[in-house]
Amino acid sequence: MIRRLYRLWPEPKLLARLWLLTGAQAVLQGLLLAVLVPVLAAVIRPEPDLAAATPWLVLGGIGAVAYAVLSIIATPVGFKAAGTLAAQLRRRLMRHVSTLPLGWFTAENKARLARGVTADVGDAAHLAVTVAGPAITSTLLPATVVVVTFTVDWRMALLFCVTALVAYWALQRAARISEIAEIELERAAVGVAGRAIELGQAQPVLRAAGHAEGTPRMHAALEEHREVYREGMRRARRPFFVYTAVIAGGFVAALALAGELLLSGRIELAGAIALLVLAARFLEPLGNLIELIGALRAMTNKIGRVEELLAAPALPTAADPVRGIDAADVEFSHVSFTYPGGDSPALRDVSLRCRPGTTTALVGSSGSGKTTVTRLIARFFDVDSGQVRIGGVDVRELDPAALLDEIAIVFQDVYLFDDTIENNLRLARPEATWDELEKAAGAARLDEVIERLPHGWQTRVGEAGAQLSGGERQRVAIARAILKQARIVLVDEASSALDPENEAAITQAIANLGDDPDRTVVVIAHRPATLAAADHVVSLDGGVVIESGTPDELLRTGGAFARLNRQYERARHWRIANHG
Ligand SMILES: Nc1ncnc2c1ncn2[C@@H]1O[C@H](COP(=O)(O)OP(=O)(O)OP(=O)(O)O)[C@@H](O)[C@H]1O
Repeated sequence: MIRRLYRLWPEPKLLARLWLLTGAQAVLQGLLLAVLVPVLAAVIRPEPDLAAATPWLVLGGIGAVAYAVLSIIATPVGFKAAGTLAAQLRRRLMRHVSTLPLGWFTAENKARLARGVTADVGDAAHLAVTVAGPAITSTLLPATVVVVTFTVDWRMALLFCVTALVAYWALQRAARISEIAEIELERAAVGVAGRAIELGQAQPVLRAAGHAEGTPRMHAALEEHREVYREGMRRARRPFFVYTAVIAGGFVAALALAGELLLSGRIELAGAIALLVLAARFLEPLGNLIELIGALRAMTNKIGRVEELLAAPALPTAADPVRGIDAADVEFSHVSFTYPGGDSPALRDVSLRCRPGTTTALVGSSGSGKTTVTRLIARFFDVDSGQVRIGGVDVRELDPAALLDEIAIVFQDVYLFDDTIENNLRLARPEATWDELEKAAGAARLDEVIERLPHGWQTRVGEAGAQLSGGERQRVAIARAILKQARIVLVDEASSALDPENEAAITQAIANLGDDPDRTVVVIAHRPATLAAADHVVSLDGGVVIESGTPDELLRTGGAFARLNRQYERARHWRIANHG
């Protein structure tokens, strides 16, 4: 465990210092007990010999001062450690996450990351201080006491060793049993939660049937879960009792042994008292270990989750990556790709080319592979076979930062920060001048939105941009792409219905993006106007390119694109007729 914690932390010095201080305190505590033996021997006798006790008392005093100094040093280290350790581990996690392929960021992984960065890291750091420290004390102090006891009476020391072995066995058993109990409890808790949801969801039906508090079957199921819970709790309690009994048994045995040694005259009264004091100091911290076992397991689980996040494989980088490209040509050459865990290829033998100064529209039914094409351009994932080249360079050979510098992505659902419009745009290029900001806003047709807003550029857009409509948020994203001067812009056009003003503005903004002769625009198109304005159309079906050419050419051929275009048109007229 200690080794795992040590490996986990990027700068383990603080952790090492903390544990060393804790360990030193524990050993010192044990050694101070050694001083007690000659002092008791000098004092507890018919004629106490204070002179013999004095040097030991002085030594004990020095030890006590050293202990106090260690405590004074250790306390602020401990206070500071949890916060510093959490910050260090968070930084390590964030650094690692920034090297992961964007494809890793699924909803599930994002939730794991959020939990990892907030709860798990914080709790693991807190536990590393509040649990690992006492666990070290509870192990090192008894170990030192055993060594000290050997200098007093080897029989008692052996008894301590046997007690420690039995306690270790009981502790292992307790850990195993409570782990199983915890798994069952977790399962029971999930089951109960499931039934509670069921109860909530089925309320209308249950109320109509006069069973608002659940059917007898539901009650029986809840009762069954309660029983599992009770049984789990009972089983988890048993090993705790066993452990406590081992410790208590150890003390009774120590008492009996000390009594026997005293009565048989093999030790003096002072020795017997010293042995009992040692027994108490040996058993008390050992007994505390059982209290720590639950927290130690919780720490193991949390550490396991953080380790899992850190084990996610980073994007492989070339030994000598290319740091820049000349032109923003995008080219797919016989690309095939299956998503991790997917059972069939999302793209098969796809070849296409998008040139600077042009707009390529990707079309096809849902699941045909349009989004996958854009994800592979931005290297969210690496291809299984074939090549994705940008400016003639395989994206795997490009420096990941340089690649992302060239690309701007306009998602369907644009995320904005709860900040002003200006700051949301500046995210793309913090040093942009006002002139550049205004030009970008104009080209993205965002200027007219800003004019309407109560505080213009300084209007806050609310949590996730909630103050703006979906179409307006897309205009912000397009303005960001322009401001970033990205030479490749990937747009996933909003597929949901937009009001006519937003629809026209976005079509215009996408067209404006394509006006730059150095820029390559790839758009997942859902609107006839965008399709008509595209220079090139690539039509996909089942992960395969089924046709490509200019919109006019494809319309004339009367193939899949022409059919899709007719569908889009029909849907548009239907919408207009319904709105009108
Ligand atoms: N993250 C993923 N993991 C596994 N399979 C995926 C993933 N994303 C997409 N797929 C699968 O890959 C195939 C292509 O999906 P893709 O999202 O590229 O299609 P699309 O044409 O963009 O569809 P839509 O218009 O609905 O967004 C589909 O079969 C889809 O189920």
